[in-house]
Amino acid sequence: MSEPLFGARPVTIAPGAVHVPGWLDLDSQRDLVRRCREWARGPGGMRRHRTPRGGTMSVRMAALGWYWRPYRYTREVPEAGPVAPFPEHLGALAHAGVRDAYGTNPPTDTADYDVALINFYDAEARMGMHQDREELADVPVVSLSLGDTCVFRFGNTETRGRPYTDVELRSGDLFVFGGPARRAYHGVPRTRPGSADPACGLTSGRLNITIRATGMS
Ligand SMILES: O=C(O)CCC(=O)C(=O)O
Ligand SMILES: [Fe+2]
Repeated sequence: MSEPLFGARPVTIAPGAVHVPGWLDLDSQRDLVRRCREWARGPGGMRRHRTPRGGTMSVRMAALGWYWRPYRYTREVPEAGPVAPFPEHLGALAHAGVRDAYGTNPPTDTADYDVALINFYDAEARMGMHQDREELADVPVVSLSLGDTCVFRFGNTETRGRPYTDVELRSGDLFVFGGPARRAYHGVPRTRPGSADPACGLTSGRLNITIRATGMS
């Protein structure tokens, strides 16, 4: 795949949380959309998970490397067998994302990254405020956006409520949260249906690729 746009300007949203608009060029976006379509056909497909309280998530998810569902990781996809492997190039992309967001050599290794979630949002889908906290490792989370723009709400480590900052994530944007922001609550209160440039390869909905290090073996 082609190189990310290393010239894109990082914007610090909170200490440790950095937004890099336009990080991926259109070729890279199209390439990732194509890969997401393949991953979506993997073991178990794209699933809407049930939550322990009896709800169903509106986002459809697939996983690579480790299977995630509320709220734990396993190596098996229920009723579908072993989870698909974590692609090396997503680890390299995450590593490059951390470097470009923080402007330093990442404190972490490419090899730390071992799980990616592929999230698909249709026009109605959203994601409630939550922490990414099933991981044992304190490695920054790297998030890539494709397709429709969304409102990404980035909050604090104490509560689901204010203070938070709403950021528009567009196709090709990178968002990294680590260090003091690693356990901050965040969510997607809405997407903006029809906002994507069809040249990104996705004509409807939003894809998010979230790359993390579980710290598990
Ligand atoms: O879709 C997004 O941008 C956020 C996804 C997310 O927070 C997650 O998968 O844990
Ligand atoms: Fe999250």
